Amino acid sequence: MAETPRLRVQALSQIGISHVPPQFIQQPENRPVPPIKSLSTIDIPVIDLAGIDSDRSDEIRNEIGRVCEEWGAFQVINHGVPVRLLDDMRNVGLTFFHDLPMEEKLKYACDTSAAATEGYGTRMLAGAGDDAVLDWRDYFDHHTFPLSRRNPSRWPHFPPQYREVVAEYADQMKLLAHKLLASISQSLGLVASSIEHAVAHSDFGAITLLTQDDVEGLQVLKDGNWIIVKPLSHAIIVLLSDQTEIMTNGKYRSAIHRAIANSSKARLSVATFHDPAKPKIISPIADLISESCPPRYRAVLYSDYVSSWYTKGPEGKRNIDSLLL
Ligand SMILES: O=C(O)CCC(=O)C(=O)O
Ligand SMILES: [Fe+2]
Repeated sequence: MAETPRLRVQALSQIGISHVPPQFIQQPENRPVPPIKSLSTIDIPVIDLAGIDSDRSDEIRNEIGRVCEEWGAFQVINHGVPVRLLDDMRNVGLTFFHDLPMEEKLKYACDTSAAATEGYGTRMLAGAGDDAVLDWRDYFDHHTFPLSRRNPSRWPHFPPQYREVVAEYADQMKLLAHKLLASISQSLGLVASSIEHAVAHSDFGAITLLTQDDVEGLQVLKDGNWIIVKPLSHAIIVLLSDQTEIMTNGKYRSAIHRAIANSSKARLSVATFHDPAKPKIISPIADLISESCPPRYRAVLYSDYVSSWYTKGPEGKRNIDSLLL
């Protein structure tokens, strides 16, 4: 069943409503506490990847290890992804959302009766029932890897270069994820392919790579404070996700994060999720386990983890906490 246009956040904001519809209103405990700006003078770390394959590799790896332990989130610059491609991705995304009429966009609507389907949507938590609070945003979800799941004919045909840009962007994000996961493994004294092998042959997992435009909104929880991730031109934001926390036996933590809406300016972010294959069992990597360092998480079938996420929702850490031994 396709979603109704009424539910599109963009349509709601364009008709100039004066009140946010009730299904988008968060419970008081989940609302940002004002002032949402300058909660702290700390910024999330920025790591310069220039030289990662040569002269600065040890130094960069150590730095990545430190921030994975302390933050689970960082921005990278000189990451090797062409700046032109980052601009193109943002432009095709903005053009689709802003310039395509709603009835055209709805031709790509996702099937809301199933979880995680590809396409244009608003409602993410398919299994969560009608009382679930919805995020104040619309999205377009693409499946890009493994290549057997990539079907660009389901992606927008407007602007004309949209599909080509998304395909190139996905390829580049995969390369960068590979490079980062190798460094993250090595920073724990493991061989470079450890996390990748622990996840899957086809589609390795465990991190999210995110680019945002120049509108602030993304925040990361650090020591009880929400830290704003300042938009930094052409940087890529790296968020460790729950699979990395499990595989590293909690040495590296996944980043709790959220995005804040504002009443004056639309914000675009492009998130790339590197997830394990559904039949994969995720557990702490054996080389990190010893008598003095026992496993802290139960093994979990990744598809069960995903189902739990889609029914309970992503809030906080409650999904991963249920695996703690
Ligand atoms: O809007 C953002 O930048 C955050 C997006 C995000 O965290 C997600 O899609 O999982
Ligand atoms: Fe997220």
